[in-house]
Amino acid sequence: MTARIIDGKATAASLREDVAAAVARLKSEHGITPGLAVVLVGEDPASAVYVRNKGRQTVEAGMNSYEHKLDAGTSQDELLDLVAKLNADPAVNGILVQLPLPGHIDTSAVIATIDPAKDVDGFHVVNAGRLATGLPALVPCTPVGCVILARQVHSDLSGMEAVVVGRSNIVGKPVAQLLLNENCTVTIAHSRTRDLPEVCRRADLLIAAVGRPEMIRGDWIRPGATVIDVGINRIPTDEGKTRLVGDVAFDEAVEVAGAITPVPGGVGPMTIACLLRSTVEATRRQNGLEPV
Ligand SMILES: Nc1nc(=O)c2c([nH]1)NC[C@@H]1CN(c3ccc(C(=O)N[C@@H](CCC(=O)O)C(=O)O)cc3)C=[N+]21
Ligand SMILES: [Mg+2]
Repeated sequence: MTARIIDGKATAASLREDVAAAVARLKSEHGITPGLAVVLVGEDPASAVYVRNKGRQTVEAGMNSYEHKLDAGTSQDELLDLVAKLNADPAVNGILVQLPLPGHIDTSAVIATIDPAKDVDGFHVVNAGRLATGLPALVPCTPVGCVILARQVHSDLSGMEAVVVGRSNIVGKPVAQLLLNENCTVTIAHSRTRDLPEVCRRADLLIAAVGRPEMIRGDWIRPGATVIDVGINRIPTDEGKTRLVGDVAFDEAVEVAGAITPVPGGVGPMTIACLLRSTVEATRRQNGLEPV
């Protein structure tokens, strides 16, 4: 038996259609066009690709996209000034500062400067705290995408044993919060976890968000488990090119799991679709409208 492949690309396309419909309604009923500002500091080629894709898909959904590309030497004060301007700009409903930032910039100071109401990444402590305490929040996009994909396999996650590998503020911790809200029993494992393979084998639902190429092997997976692979790792091939792989050794895992997300075509496209949805949500809230 090989696993069902969860099609993140198709799911994301359908989510983007819903977003486009919601944008069209905002325009026709309220005369509002949401705007998303994306700030990129430096030349990282992978980041540039994501930023381009975000901009294209933002426009395809009927929204305005504002791209700010700053050179790698931009000072922290210059970046904070730009964020303050975007906070004050009524045409900008969502602000995303692409991470990672160059080393001379204090990332948490930048995130703290973003207006929480425009923080479509959900990285501001106000949004993290709101998520953790069960208040309405802008929620990090990759975690939301993970839960949507898991729910394609299990319409109800209640009571499931979920193991999250990775404890970052942008994926591991928020996805654990979301799974808790879905009534999963949640374990957060990480690089210091004793006997990580054994802990992973407990999972009915395994979320791999470690950022290490193909670290999670086939024999770490409970037979029939659902595996959501958040990893986006570019590794060199024998032919001197690069290849995109996840945090899970897919060829092994697909023989053991019940369902698994591929890389590419899994969580990645969902991240952008959820970002567009968050931008609409933020716009509605800023204008005193009910959530869709
Ligand atoms: N403030 C901030 N928010 C982010 O959400 C954020 C960020 N910074 N920094 C970088 C990471 C990475 N990220 C991805 C988005 C889409 C794909 C994606 O669409 N991937 C495609 C293909 C990608 C390819 O071919 O290179 C796929 O997996 O099928 C991947 C990665 C968002 N990030
Ligand atoms: Mg770790």
